[in-house]
Amino acid sequence: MGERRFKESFRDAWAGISYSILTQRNMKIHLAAAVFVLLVSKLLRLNRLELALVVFAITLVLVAEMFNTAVEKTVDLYINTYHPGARLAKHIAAGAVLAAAINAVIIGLIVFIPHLVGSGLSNLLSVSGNLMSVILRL
Ligand SMILES: Nc1ncnc2c1ncn2[C@@H]1O[C@H](COP(=O)(O)OP(=O)(O)OP(=O)(O)O)[C@@H](O)[C@H]1O
Repeated sequence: MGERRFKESFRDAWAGISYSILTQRNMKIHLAAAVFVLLVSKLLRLNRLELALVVFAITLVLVAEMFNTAVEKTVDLYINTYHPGARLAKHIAAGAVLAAAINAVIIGLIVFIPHLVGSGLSNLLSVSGNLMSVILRL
């Protein structure tokens, strides 16, 4: 019984993630950006701590976007006419996504700038070249 409930919970949670990815345009954009950032992270050979920070920042954005979708769905369930409270709830949820995205940009700058400056412009160009060939091979 306990195991069945765990499996059902997992399946439901996975359904929520799939729904968000399949129906939310912003979620698709975040995921595409995440794949790009992870490819760059691999090419720049980030250390484990740097990679952990990048993965954490990416996850935070995706989680915020899913909560934003959940808030939108919940609000729409209860009200389909204009209400300042509904507007505010959606704006705060969208604000959470923005805050997570700003956090991701700050972490990105802290982690990537030393690698890019340290390795120089020529390396940056070679990273871009490598990235293009990885993308073309996909
Ligand atoms: N019931 C409502 N009352 C007042 N304003 C609303 C209401 N529903 C939506 N809005 C306004 O319209 C905006 C867009 O709401 P909507 O539910 O369409 O989100 P969305 O466009 O899907 O947002 P996102 O781009 O984050 O997915 C809200 O941010 C809010 O300003």
